[in-house]
Amino acid sequence: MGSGHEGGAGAPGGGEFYSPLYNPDTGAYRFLIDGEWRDSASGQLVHNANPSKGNERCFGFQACTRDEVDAAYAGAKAAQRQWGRIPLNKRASMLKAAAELMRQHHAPIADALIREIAKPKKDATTEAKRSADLIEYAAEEGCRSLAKGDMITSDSFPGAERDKLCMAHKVPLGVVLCIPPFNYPVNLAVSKIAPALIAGNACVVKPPTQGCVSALMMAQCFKKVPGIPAGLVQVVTGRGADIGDYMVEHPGANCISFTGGDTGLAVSRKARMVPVQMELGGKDACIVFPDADLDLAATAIVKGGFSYSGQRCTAVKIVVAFEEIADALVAKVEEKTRKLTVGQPEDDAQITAVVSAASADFIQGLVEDAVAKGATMRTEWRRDANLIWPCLVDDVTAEMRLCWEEPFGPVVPVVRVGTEEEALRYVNESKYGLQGCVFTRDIDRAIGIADRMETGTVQINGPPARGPDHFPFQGVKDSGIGSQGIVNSIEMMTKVKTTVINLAKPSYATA
Ligand SMILES: NC(=O)c1ccc[n+]([C@@H]2O[C@H](COP(=O)([O-])OP(=O)(O)OC[C@H]3O[C@@H](n4cnc5c(N)ncnc54)[C@H](O)[C@@H]3O)[C@@H](O)[C@H]2O)c1
Repeated sequence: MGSGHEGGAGAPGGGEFYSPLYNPDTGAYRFLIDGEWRDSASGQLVHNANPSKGNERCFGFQACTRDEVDAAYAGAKAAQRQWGRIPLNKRASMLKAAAELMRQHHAPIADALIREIAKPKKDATTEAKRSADLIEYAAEEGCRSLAKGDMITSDSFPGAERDKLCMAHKVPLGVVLCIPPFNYPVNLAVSKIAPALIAGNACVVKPPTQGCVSALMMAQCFKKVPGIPAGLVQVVTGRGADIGDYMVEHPGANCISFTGGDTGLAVSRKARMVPVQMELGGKDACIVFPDADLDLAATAIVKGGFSYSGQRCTAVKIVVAFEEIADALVAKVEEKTRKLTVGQPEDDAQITAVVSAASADFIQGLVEDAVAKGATMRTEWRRDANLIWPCLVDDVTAEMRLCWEEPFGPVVPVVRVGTEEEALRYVNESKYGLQGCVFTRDIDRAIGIADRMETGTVQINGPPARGPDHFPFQGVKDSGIGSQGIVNSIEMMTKVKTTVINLAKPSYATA
């Protein structure tokens, strides 16, 4: 690895495939516009930090200007006009080729994920490969579903004859602005880009600061496919706080697909009159009934709560345990929590540093508030810079911030309840409504409470999860608007167009 004179982590691995992304003279990564990797006219760089190396400088990348944002939208619009004229089956083949390139060149992407966001090695590799699978599935799904439309006849309306035939079909929206969060900068970029492209749209992507280089590498896998028009996937880099509003309010954006935290609430208010898909924060509850399989529930809580150090939108963020089984459940969760490995992402530790010092401070503040108000620590509090040891906090109550706020770190709070009504309070009084899960052997009870939980999804006898990626995925309340998942995203990224054939005289089909 070259170091680059800006002191960052330097040039990408992967030889010639990724080398155009990096400028050795500036020691920084370029942005992607109209099929070219370029340095910004601003002459300014943004640097991200390596969370597991004391937040030392990691990668440098371009702070793009407003003119470059304008150019990205203009180029994407031109590319969309070419792309939209390519037959669906050929678009699907090109997306499959991009998926194949991502599989072949996944290792440098995984390496960047390890450095930029401290993702454990195995999970980083899975993210790159799962993204390739997602692209391929979207290509196949779109190739089938987008070929179909409706033919509606006029004679079903009162008084009408069968003299009008209406063909309703799905057409692209135009340019989709894709804004992914730091925790899955590749997968949650691809979950927007692949449905957008198969539906005939172009994309302008704004990657997160932490995760920016992984996302740039992902874009190279689309750019390198022969036949994909230059400008179809544009990647504009810079701090969200500097260029985000300009990109969101831009007249060139015909659709916005955003995943992130509360920033998304402001983004949805700023969006012009275009379709928006918002996937925001969550406070997923895990309700464990007295008749539950406690081993199954404990395994799900530890996996759901601590995978990627709790930095997942669908992490278990509060356990709601019935009094009768709470002691036994917490003991099982504690035992499993103590076995989690803590350390470096390169070594594939299960718990790695959280994304920033600010995030670690926020998490610590939540735990300190809970302890000051009477919560019981079942594991010792331990922190070294951004690295926080997995933390199980029992006897949490509604007065504590930890009960309602999203830690986005390796902290699992437990509240104890006596009734179903009380359990539901911790779900339905939350400002979030992403997912929730219920553990019970009684299917009637499970369905009964699932129907009353104000969340986008309820998992029965399993932890909250986004995948498989073709399932519908959505939040209610402050957790989002619109439904994602490959099938729903393709649908959302199209608009209905109708063409009506007016016959000179009514015509009725006879047998
Ligand atoms: N519901 C889901 O599917 C889902 C999935 C993953 C993460 N998340 C949520 O994401 C959050 C963590 O991710 P994060 O810290 O990257 O979120 P964030 O909201 O801070 O940032 C998300 C993205 O928005 C960009 N951004 C910042 N300011 C902007 C602006 N003014 N206009 C446009 N874009 C702007 C950022 O650069 C980043 O790319 C958590 O709250 C988590 O629950 C939700």
